[in-house]
Amino acid sequence: MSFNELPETPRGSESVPNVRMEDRQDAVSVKHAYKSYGKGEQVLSNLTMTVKEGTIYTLLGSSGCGKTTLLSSIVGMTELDKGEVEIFGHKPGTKACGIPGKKIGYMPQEIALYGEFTIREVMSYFGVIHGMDSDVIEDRRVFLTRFLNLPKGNRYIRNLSGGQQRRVSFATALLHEPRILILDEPTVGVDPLLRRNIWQHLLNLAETRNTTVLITTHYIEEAAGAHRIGLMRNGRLLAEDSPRRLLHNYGFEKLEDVFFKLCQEDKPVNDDNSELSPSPEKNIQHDIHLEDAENLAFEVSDSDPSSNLANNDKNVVAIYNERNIVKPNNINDEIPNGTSNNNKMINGKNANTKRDSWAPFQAVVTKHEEDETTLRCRGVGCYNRMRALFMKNFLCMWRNISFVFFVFCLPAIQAALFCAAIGGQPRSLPFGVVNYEVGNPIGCYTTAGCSLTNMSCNFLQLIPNETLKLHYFNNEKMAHDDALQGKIWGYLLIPSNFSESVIQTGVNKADKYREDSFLGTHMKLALDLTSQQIAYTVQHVLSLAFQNFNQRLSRACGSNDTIDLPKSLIAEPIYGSIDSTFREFMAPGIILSIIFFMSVALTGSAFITEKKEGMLNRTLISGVSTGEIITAHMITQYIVMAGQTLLVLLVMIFMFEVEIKGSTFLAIALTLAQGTCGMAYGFLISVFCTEERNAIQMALGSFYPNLLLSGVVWPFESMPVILRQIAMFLPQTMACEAMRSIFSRGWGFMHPKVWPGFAVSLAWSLVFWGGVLILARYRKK
Ligand SMILES: Nc1ncnc2c1ncn2[C@@H]1O[C@H](COP(=O)(O)OP(=O)(O)OP(=O)(O)O)[C@@H](O)[C@H]1O
Repeated sequence: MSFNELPETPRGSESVPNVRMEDRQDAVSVKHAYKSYGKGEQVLSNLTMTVKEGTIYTLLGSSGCGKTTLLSSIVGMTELDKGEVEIFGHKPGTKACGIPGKKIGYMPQEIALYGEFTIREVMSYFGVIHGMDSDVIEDRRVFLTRFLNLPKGNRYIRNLSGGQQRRVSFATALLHEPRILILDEPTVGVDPLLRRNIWQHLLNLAETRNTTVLITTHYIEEAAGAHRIGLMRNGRLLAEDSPRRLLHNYGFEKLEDVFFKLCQEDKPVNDDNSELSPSPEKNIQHDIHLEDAENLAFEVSDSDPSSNLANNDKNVVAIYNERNIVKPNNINDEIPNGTSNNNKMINGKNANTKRDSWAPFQAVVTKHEEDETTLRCRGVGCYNRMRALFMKNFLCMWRNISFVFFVFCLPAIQAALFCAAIGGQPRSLPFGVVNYEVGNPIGCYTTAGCSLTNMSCNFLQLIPNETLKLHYFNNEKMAHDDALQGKIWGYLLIPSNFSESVIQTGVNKADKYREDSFLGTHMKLALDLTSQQIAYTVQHVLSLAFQNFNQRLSRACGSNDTIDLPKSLIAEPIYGSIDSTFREFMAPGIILSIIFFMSVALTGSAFITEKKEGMLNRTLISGVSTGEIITAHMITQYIVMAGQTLLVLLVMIFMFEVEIKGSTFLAIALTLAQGTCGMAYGFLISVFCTEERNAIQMALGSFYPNLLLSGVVWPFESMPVILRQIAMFLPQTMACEAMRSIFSRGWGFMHPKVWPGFAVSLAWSLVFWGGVLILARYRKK
């Protein structure tokens, strides 16, 4: 049996007494609303509508006609280009309105529930936001579970069927018994029996609790259950009236035919010249009676054994009755004019019986009436909302504990990989030696003491073979050929007069720094310079070996004067050590980069997912402020970041022997400052992008320029001057230099190379936040 086929017999004593519409307060009032997205066509066009308190208003229209946009502007999530919206006489978002907040129950089109939560946890989350006590939340959950035939409370949302998820979403909107319910297609995917049940329940709420319901649907037949219908097309209202009057005015038996006719004529109700219906103001003046809707709404009697709805309703009533709680005296305050004292009968039962059943939630309702503003974080309300947000963040992490573990460890793993792969000393490099002094390398013996012959053997023996694997050649040509074939990285040619030249250079001090003859010994070093790092390593190793050789020789011969070249050649380092590796240069920047981009990724992905799944809007409409959401996220993120930073530092210090010469506390503070900057950038990305893939592209797109230009992997000073001037002001350049100064030079906060790192992090955070505010404002429009 369809909704239109339901009997239209008046209910007699069961019917609601006539209540004039104009006696009711305007719950929702939209006046001359215009809306378009970007440069697209008008989504709302001079739309005017009014929803009276304690009534059900159904917006009926084809897909894409603007229903969701209208609801979104009513709940304050979308800004109109032109026109006004008022709820209970106030603009949404103002203190006086109380919306977003507890007054409203919003069910968006998407499921908008956390998949990793159980039903009980979802209800608890929204219940705590609305300031409900845990036993009241549980009571409500039990009731809604039975009424909406929900699965058990410990079932995870992600494991429910689509229909079950929608019912949980609907139950969530009903949970705190709001004054106004805004439901975007709540009955999609819901079976016909439950659909009727839902409509019956909405009627009960309107009648017994004066709840206002604004509902959108594609199902024309179910709209007949409303007190008033707005027929919408192309962003305009074609007609707005009670179902009965619409049918009567157009002389049809089905609303479908009325809608069809209106679409054919397509003259909007708001057009001044419209002949179809009076102006909206006039429309509102119609004497609409609840009776109209009653007569068209489902009329199921207990005596109709064929009716499933009757059985369903029995269930509902049974649940109501089962509660068996005495109605508090002030409940009548909640009942609309003309209905409060009426002993209205529904399905042969006294309507007050139903009303009584809601009594335990009177406490909740009373709180609603107090409804302090939710726009600022103040008092108990703020405490509750923050508690709910932390509970949600904690649960999200707990449910993904393996992922969280991964997130904690990932920066440390990345840092370890960086240190293991980059910046270390190249090892086991094949390297040639042509020793003309000795000829056959087998005849090369090392000699102890102050021996002044065949000194090349003593020198070669000091070359560390873990770095250079020496290959001996009989002549230069053979070594050169192997180098050409890439078998060796180069070769060292030791002249036949090596020992003499060492003595000579040592005696003749004027000649001692002739580097073109390799430390004055007339050795020749030929290198494959295609790898600068390896070439540098070979030179460095040979230089150190020769230095070592000279020192030993000096000591053995008891003279510092004659053979003392290396001492003055490589002076004591000012900062760093003589065997510093490139890793020490890179480590500080790498730590900052990893924490920065982890922060970007975690923040961006968290908010885009919440936004995409509709949870963010739902939470905001429940009255949680953006500031509270951001604060809760930031605190959670700081905990994660602190763990990540500690692990990274432990890995760097204990596994790779990176030394922090300055204050470890300052290093951690700078890392957190960079993480904060990354968080702000993540927020900006989440506002800018609607899809995760775009966010990933944006994050990756900025990762490499940042890594390359910030002096993380290569000295900033090597860049062209113009690029350097640009790169200087990137978020990580100065921070990287500051971190390096803390690590390797031990400088404090007040050093002119350190504090700018903090200042730039702060400045960029503010820039990103500014971007977030501007973009969020633009997006709302
Ligand atoms: N954020 C947006 N940016 C651009 N266009 C949008 C946006 N949101 C909605 N639209 C467009 O506005 C029009 C109305 O969309 P809306 O979601 O309000 O329709 P609807 O009546 O609720 O449709 P449905 O019944 O299918 O949900 C559509 O053409 C849609 O593509």
